[in-house]
Amino acid sequence: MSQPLAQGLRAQRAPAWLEPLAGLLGEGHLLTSAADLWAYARDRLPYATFHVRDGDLPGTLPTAVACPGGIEELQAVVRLARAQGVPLIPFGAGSGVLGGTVPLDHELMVDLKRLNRVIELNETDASVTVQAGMNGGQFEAWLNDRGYTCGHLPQSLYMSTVGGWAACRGAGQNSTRFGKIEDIVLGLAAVLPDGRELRVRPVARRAVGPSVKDLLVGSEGSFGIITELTLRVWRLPEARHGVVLGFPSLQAGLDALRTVMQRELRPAVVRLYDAEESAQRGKEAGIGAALPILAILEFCGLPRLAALERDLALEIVAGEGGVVLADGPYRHWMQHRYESYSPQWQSRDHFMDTIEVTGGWSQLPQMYERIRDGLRALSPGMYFGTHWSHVYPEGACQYMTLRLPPMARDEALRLHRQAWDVAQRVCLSLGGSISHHHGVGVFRNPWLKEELGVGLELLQGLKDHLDPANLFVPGKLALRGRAGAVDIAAAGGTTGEHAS
Ligand SMILES: Cc1cc2nc3c(=O)[nH]c(=O)nc-3n(C[C@H](O)[C@H](O)[C@H](O)COP(=O)(O)OP(=O)(O)OC[C@H]3O[C@@H](n4cnc5c(N)ncnc54)[C@H](O)[C@@H]3O)c2cc1C
Repeated sequence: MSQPLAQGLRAQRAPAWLEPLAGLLGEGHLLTSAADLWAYARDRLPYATFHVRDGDLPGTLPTAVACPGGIEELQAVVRLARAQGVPLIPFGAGSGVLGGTVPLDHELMVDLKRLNRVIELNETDASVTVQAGMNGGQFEAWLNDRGYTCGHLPQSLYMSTVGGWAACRGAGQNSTRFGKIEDIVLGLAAVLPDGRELRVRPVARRAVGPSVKDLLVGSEGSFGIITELTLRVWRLPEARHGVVLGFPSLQAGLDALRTVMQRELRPAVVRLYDAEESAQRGKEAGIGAALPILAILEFCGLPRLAALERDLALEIVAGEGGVVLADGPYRHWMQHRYESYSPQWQSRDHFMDTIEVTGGWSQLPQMYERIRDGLRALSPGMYFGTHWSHVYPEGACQYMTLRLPPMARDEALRLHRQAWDVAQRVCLSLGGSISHHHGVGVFRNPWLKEELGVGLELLQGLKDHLDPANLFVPGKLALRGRAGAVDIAAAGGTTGEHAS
């Protein structure tokens, strides 16, 4: 502890546990400087960005940041926190966009980035075991060097950790072929709130009751800290065939994608853009009045098989009036696929956010139109663009971008929250799911009760059992918060119900 404690630190907590914590972590691995505490007071939740760029905190400062160097050290941190009643938040890389790592009550941040080793590549079982704090980009590069990919390639690949992928139940850009992270995780290890280690051995499949693994995957740190993951791996594809398509209508594009999936073809990349986004990306390729809708498909794998799948898909596309266009938009997308676009808008005082939901094919057209019309009614100046990626035989992820022009922050925050409410409620009313892969964090709390029904009580019961003192990531995942903690939902004036 080389720096004085920052403002916002709760003085009564400091003497009780900071010194022993510093002792067990060793020199340089407990951060308490004001700069460090500010850096860990937010993630990529846009609501947090809107506050931080004005010099405000979205929640509170953390009390300190612990950086354990191994599993036993992490267990010791958890036991000390439990003994002292210290709330904590596991921290991967802070790329979450729902406020999962935003401290609401001066929590201790537990940064996992020192747990950053690949433990074993098992080429016979086609699996790799990796520590949870490893950077996603470094992990994928390590695999690529050996001829493999883990198939999970989120846009945030280089700014996220492997553990964060599993904790948030994320989806990579090739998920249509390789699955979401819950399809890729074979086994895991985690430290529970009482300090014990939970291990789920990696096996192909099992039938021993409900999946314990899936209690951790998607629990966003509330039930335990994931320390190790065993993931599926695939050989790097020998061939890639990217195609760019123009469709005469959005419905024709949706129907083509549905048929491609229901005929059991396996594109790795599927992206269908609405007219707004198509116009921005596809003009040079031929998007216009006759073909207002752009789509990108990629098939990969063994050269003959990938080419055959592409050709079969193109027959389906032609049946819906789709036309193959010049491949500029595919090459552009490949080149920029890991870049983040939000800073360019947010640094210019715009209020930008993205909302991803899941709908069945029968629900998606209405889901799109009702959300679009609802947002236009709310604010005619709001930008609204949508694409459909992460596609299944049953339905797809609908990924929406909203952008408000510069305006007074209070007014923008009110419109921003109302826009979320419209999108989530339309989705619920049509029977979809309010999140496909970004997770819940704190910002989605208001809509979880309607999403999960009695299921939310089951999660709360499990939480109460595992973590009776409510120390792991309190107040997130719509689970009970701590008395006196910042309530971001209430601060935003949402009309939704809060579970706490
Ligand atoms: C520009 C941009 C693009 C994005 N693109 C995608 C995308 O394509 N696909 C996608 O799925 N997401 C995407 N995201 C969201 C985000 O990157 C993912 O949710 C990512 O998986 C979070 O990983 P992280 O390591 O940064 O987690 P953090 O933000 O550090 O943590 C997120 C949550 O998980 C918990 N947590 C983190 N690590 C652990 C652990 N080891 N054990 C238990 N709990 C843990 C935290 O407490 C927190 O609640 C994007 C975000 C940005 C900013």
